[in-house]
Amino acid sequence: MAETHGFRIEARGIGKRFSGQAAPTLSALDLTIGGGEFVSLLGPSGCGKSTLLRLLAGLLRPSEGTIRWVAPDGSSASGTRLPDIALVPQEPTLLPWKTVFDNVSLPLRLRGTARAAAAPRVLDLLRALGLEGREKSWPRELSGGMKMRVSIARALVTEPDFLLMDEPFAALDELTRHRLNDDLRALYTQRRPTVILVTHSVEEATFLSTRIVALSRGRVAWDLPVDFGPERAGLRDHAAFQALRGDIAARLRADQAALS
Ligand SMILES: Nc1ncnc2c1ncn2[C@@H]1O[C@H](COP(=O)(O)OP(=O)(O)OP(=O)(O)O)[C@@H](O)[C@H]1O
Repeated sequence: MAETHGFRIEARGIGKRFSGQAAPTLSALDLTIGGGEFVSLLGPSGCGKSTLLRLLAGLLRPSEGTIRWVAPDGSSASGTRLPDIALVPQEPTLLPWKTVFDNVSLPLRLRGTARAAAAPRVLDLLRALGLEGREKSWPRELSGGMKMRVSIARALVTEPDFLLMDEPFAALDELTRHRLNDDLRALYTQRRPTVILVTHSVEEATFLSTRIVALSRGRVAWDLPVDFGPERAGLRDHAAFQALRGDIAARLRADQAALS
């Protein structure tokens, strides 16, 4: 991670129209995300959050505009200096014929790292995500929350510069979601990847993020810093947290009302 850490991503004039669409999903969207930020993307269903995430991940090409990865010295990334991007999908998509250890170590093995050399990092991540002792389990033996932890560990094992997450906790109960939010926040504080999270949960976005970006009508509707600092244990009970959460929910309701 050291060589490419600190990259920012610059999206300029992004438009995306899928074939057969009357109106484009995204149009003239500008967004810059700096290295080390934790940005949550919010907005009404269908406003293009997942589309933007897939564009940033390089899984889709924009119909218009450019997406650039910019190094701290201002040069554009290219060739072997492209930042390392990991995507955590909504479904954990683990390989059922591989153990937890082998699922998590897979990205390292694909890069040629020997099993024994991969082990310390894999075990360290499993410990950090509350999966200690589960290395030899099979995916079918795990709960939904555990599978999602394994999926996050697998995404983090290469120490990516960019961690892109598409509603990873949507299918989980509230308690599990809180626990995973706590774990994700701790991992972010320790390792400082740039995180871009698509979510419908205002509480999750407020708790986790350093910045919230809302989309509406195919572009950025508003963009708000979240200044709670790095230590967020117990934050959910604070009046300032609840006030910001209420303010964000009100903004989203206003965006939704403007659409109808
Ligand atoms: N591959 C595709 N082909 C055609 N249309 C698509 C495709 N992917 C997305 N769309 C359309 O683009 C629009 C935005 O979809 P997208 O999934 O990005 O929204 P979203 O904000 O993530 O929604 P949600 O919050 O419901 O997940 C929708 O109208 C959707 O039907």
